[in-house]
Amino acid sequence: MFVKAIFLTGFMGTGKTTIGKALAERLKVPVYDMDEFIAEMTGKEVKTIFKEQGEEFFRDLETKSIRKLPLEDVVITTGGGLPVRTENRKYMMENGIVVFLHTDLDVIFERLKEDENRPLALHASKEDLTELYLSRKTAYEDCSFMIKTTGKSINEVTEEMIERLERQDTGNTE
Ligand SMILES: Nc1ncnc2c1ncn2[C@@H]1O[C@H](COP(=O)(O)OP(=O)(O)OP(=O)(O)O)[C@@H](O)[C@H]1O
Ligand SMILES: O=C(O)C1=C[C@@H](O)[C@@H](O)[C@H](O)C1
Ligand SMILES: [Mg+2]
Repeated sequence: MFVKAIFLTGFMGTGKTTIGKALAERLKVPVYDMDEFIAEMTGKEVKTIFKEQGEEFFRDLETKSIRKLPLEDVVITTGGGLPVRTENRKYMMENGIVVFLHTDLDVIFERLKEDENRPLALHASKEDLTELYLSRKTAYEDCSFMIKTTGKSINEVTEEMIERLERQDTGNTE
């Protein structure tokens, strides 16, 4: 299968990092996780950057970092807030296939509630997370296609994505 850059987007906890790794393994291409890339580049964890330099500083780092990554034969898993900036969405759509992972908020809430690594989810109520998700919904929907993950295993989501990518490849959309 021909592979250009495959960007995985979606809200926190939808499985971008996990599924991106599985997908890259299946396609035998490298994977870059943007949160991990930024942590390596700065020598700081994402939550520390948020705490010490603030969210806008982190958003600027994201916008710069995505432009440093390779764009051929690669899977790139984005941070949950990266698509909010129009320039980032434009960059992804112009340079690859953008796959939006959609997961029901009830499932996301259960996954995130005990995780200390996501500063925007830490101490957030379900209402707070819903509001944040809704404020980003149209940005996520600006994608090549969406995959619904609720009730599916990591393996099932990965296989469904490969099928969709193959159809995308042949131009056969449904
Ligand atoms: N389909 C799935 N079924 C069960 N658990 C899953 C599934 N997808 C992801 N998970 C689990 O959910 C958690 C969050 O996944 P992951 O870190 O990949 O999300 P993310 O989208 O990268 O989040 P972030 O935007 O915060 O980086 C992990 O513990 C992962 O194992
Ligand atoms: O949704 C978000 O805004 C975030 C998601 C994570 O991937 C990290 O990029 C960070 O915790 C912010
Ligand atoms: Mg991630």
